[in-house]
Amino acid sequence: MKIAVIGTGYVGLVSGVCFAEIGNEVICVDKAEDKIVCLQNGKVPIYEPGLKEMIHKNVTGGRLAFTTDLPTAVAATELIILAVGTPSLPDGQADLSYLIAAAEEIGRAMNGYKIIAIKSTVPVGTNEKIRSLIQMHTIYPFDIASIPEFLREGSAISDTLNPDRIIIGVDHEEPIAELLELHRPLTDQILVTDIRSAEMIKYASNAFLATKISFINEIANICEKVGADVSQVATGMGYDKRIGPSFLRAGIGYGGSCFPKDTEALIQIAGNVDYEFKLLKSVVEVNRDQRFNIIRKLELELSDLKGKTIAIWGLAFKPETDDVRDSPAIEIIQTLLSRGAQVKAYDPVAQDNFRRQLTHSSLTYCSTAEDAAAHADALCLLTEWKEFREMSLTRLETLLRNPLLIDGRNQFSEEQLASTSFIYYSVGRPNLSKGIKEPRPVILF
Ligand SMILES: NC(=O)C1=CN([C@@H]2O[C@H](COP(=O)(O)OP(=O)(O)OC[C@H]3O[C@@H](n4cnc5c(N)ncnc54)[C@H](O)[C@@H]3O)[C@@H](O)[C@H]2O)C=CC1
Ligand SMILES: O=C(O)[C@H]1O[C@H](OP(=O)(O)OP(=O)(O)OC[C@H]2O[C@@H](n3ccc(=O)[nH]c3=O)[C@H](O)[C@@H]2O)[C@H](O)[C@@H](O)[C@@H]1O
Repeated sequence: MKIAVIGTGYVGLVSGVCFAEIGNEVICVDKAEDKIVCLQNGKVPIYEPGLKEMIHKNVTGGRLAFTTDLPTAVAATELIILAVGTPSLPDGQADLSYLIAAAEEIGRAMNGYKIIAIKSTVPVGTNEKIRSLIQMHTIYPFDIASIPEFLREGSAISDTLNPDRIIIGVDHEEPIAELLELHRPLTDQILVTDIRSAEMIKYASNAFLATKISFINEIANICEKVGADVSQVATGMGYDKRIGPSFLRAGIGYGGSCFPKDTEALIQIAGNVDYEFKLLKSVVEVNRDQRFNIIRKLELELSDLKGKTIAIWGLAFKPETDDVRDSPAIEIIQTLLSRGAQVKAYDPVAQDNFRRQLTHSSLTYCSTAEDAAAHADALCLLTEWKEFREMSLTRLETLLRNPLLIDGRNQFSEEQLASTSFIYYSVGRPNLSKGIKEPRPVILF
C-alpha cells in the first residue's frame, strides 16, 4: 500500500518505518525542514533503540522516503496517516491547531479517493470535525478512520511490530478491508469500532495506566509508614490475573509527553459534558505530589538545602529515551534550585534536551555519572538507566561528600547496600541503610 505519514515525530517516524518494514511504500512528511534534512542525510532526530538501523534498511530498500512537500506526498498515496502533535493548551484541553492545519492542506492536495487515518491522540468527536474540514477543501470522496497509537517510547519499534491490539474506528464499511489488510501482518487482535469509541479507547487506556501508577505510589507511601515493602506488595498483587503485574512500579510518578497531557485532556473532555471525573483528578493530584517526596527525604536528612550540593542521576522521563517532556526531574531540580541548592546533573542521552529546557547558574551538567556524584551532599536517582544500577556502591560512597542516596526508582538491593554505610531512601520499601536514625518499621496499630 502507498502511505503518506504526516508529522514525523515519535509516532509518525516509528509507524512510518514499521509500515515500510512490513512491505508498504511510505513517505514521511514534516513541515520542520531541519528534521527532514536530518532524516534525508541518514540521521535520526530522536533517540529510540533500533530506529536508526531500521530507517537505513528501509530507505536503501526503496520503501521509505522523507519530504516537506505535503501536496505531492498526498497526491501520490492512497492512505494518509495524520500523526502531528496534540499538546496541551494552558487549560488542559488538547491543542488541535496542528491537526487542523494539516487537514486543510490535505484537503487542498487531494486528487482522488483517499483513506485519511488519524493516529494523533484526539478528543472524542475530533475525527468528525476533521472530516467536515477536509470536505470544505476538496471535491473528491474520502473516508476517515481513527487508528490510535499505543507505542511506548524506548520500546517503540517492538510495540509497533508486535502490538497487543490494533483499534480501527470507522463509520463506513468501505475502508475496513484495506485497513485490516494493512494491519494483519502485525497482529490478529484487531478491533473494529465506531469512531468515537476508538477515540475514547486511547484516552481511557492512558488514564487507566496512569491510575495504576498513582495507585501503587499511594500504596508505597503507606508502606513507608507501616513498614511494608511495595515491591513485594506489587508482586503479590500482580500474580492475580485480574490485576496483572505491569505498571505497578512505584517511583516518582509518571511523566512524558502523553500521560500528563492525556489525563488532563480526559478531565476536560468529561468536564465539557458536565461530568466531573473525580477519580482521574485524584490520579493527577497524587502524581504531581509524588515527585516532592524526593525533596522531603532530602530535607529530613539535610534540613536546610541552601548551599548543599545535590547530584541528580537521570533527567529523561523514563530510560531508553532522550525525551524530557514533562519529566518529573524538571520540577525536582527547579525546587532544589529555589531552595538554594547547587545541582550537578547527569543523564546518558537526555542531557542536551534537558539543557534546552533548564539552565541556571547553580545547575551544572556533568559528563559522567561519577562526575555528578563527586563531592555531593546527596545523590538522587530519578531515571532507572541501566548504568546507574550497575554502579558499584562502594566506589560511589568514596565519591560523595556525604553518603546519602535517595533512590526514586527502587534500583538498589539490600545486598548491594550491605557493605556500605549509605543512608538510603527508596520508594515504599523498608529502610535498608545501616546508618538509619529512626528504627523501622513504624507499626501503626
Ligand atoms: N510520543 C509518543 O510516544 C506517543 C504519542 N502519541 C500521540 O501521537 C501524536 C504525535 O505525538 P509525537 O510523535 O510525540 O509528536 P511530536 O510533537 O514529537 O511530533 C509531531 C510532528 O508533527 C509535525 N507537524 C506539525 N504540523 C504539521 C503539518 N501541518 N505538516 C507536517 N508536519 C507537521 C511537527 O513538526 C512534529 O515534527 C500526539 O497526539 C500524541 O499524543 C500516541 C502514542 C505514543
Ligand atoms: O500515549 C502515549 O504516548 C503512550 O504513553 C505511554 O507510553 P510512554 O509515555 O512512552 O511510557 P510509559 O512506559 O508508559 O511510561 C510513562 C511514565 O510512567 C512511569 N511509570 C511507568 C510504569 C510504572 O510501573 N511506573 C511508572 O512510574 C514511567 O517512569 C514514565 O514516566 C503508554 O504506555 C503508551 O501505551 C502510549 O501509547
